[in-house]
Amino acid sequence: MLLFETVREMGHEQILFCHGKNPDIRAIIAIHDTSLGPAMGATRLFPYINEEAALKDALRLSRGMTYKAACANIPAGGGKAVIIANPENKTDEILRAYGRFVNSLNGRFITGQDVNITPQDVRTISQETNYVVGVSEKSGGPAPITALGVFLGIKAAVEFRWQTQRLEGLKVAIQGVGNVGRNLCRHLHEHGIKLYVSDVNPVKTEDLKRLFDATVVSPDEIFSVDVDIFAPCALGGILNSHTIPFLQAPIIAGAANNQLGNEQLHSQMLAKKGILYCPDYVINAGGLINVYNEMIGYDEEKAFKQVHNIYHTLLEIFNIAKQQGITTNDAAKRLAEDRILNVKRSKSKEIAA
Ligand SMILES: NC(=O)C1=CN([C@@H]2O[C@H](COP(=O)(O)OP(=O)(O)OC[C@H]3O[C@@H](n4cnc5c(N)ncnc54)[C@H](O)[C@@H]3O)[C@@H](O)[C@H]2O)C=CC1
Ligand SMILES: O=C(O)C(=O)Cc1c[nH]c2ccccc12
Repeated sequence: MLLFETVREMGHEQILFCHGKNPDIRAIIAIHDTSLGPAMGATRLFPYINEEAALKDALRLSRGMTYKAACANIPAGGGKAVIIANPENKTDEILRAYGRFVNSLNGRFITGQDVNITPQDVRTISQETNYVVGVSEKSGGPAPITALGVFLGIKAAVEFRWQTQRLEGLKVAIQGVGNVGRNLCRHLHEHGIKLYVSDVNPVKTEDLKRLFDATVVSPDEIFSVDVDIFAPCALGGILNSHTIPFLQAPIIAGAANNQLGNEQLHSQMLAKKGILYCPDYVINAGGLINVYNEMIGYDEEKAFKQVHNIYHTLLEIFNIAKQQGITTNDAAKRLAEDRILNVKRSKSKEIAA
């Protein structure tokens, strides 16, 4: 990978390669853009197949956070960190060493819990730094509010696609029923939606069969179920040249980050198939909204209102895409970049004045 060329193209400000000898730790902190505020993004721990895969994940996820904050009108920038490790080898020493790296940035990067990091792990990291959020009992953690945002996004997509507010009788396939997926199932079931669920961990799907009368399908089958909406709530990269030909759902609306394998290529493939894609960083902003509010002093009403804006923002994006003949992904990107540019302009005017 041509490092500076990639970073220039993607627009990152700073990438930190954190290495510790004792304990052995390898982590990458990617700071994409801090025009709107300090870079915010949770930390992921993952046994990446190689360092390039880890770097790519950090670069894409952090840029996604910049767009996420801008589209959600949250005054934060975009960042993300990955710790390259097997979850089985996770120790408090590794987490604390990582916490010291975060602390060395003095608040330029604020982080929390992502894949393979537990609330307890965040508390361990917080022994070394105050720049972590998302563990307050008060706000109930980010997953339930993320799920609410996805549910509201589904409502917006259904309304735009079929000009109806009626959800009853629709069929939704949910890939991955972890923290977010499970909460999303509850909202959908309460609105009379038929659920098809899949998870690599069978214990998680069994529960949903019993609670919500969900039909369990295998991880391979979830792409091709004949449903109205496909909700990816597991890992990224699942919308690609292998899976898109199998998709039956006219709407894609889920919580997973980086759903598109290749942003340009696969967003266009979806548009050509007539599929309405809800850009991941718009529909899954509930988590960021929640932790941001927790950071500034939790006000439930305010957080709730901001999450409801996901519905309006998505409708705006669908309309921009339709009017300008571009993909919903490009429309979201334009909205985010315009907002960042506006803030930058007004800041430079303030300095001039
Ligand atoms: N938790 C939050 O507030 C937010 C989460 N996200 C994203 O949403 C996604 C889900 O997040 P969480 O629910 O918190 O994670 P989680 O780890 O609790 O749930 C993910 C689930 O997906 C399952 N899974 C993994 N690979 C699968 C496959 N190939 N097929 C079917 N199931 C599979 C796992 O077994 C697990 O149950 C992640 O991509 C995360 O980055 C994005 C924004 C906020
Ligand atoms: O939406 C994402 O991908 C996030 O990283 C959101 C998020 C969850 N917990 C956090 C803690 C600090 C900064 C962002 C998050």
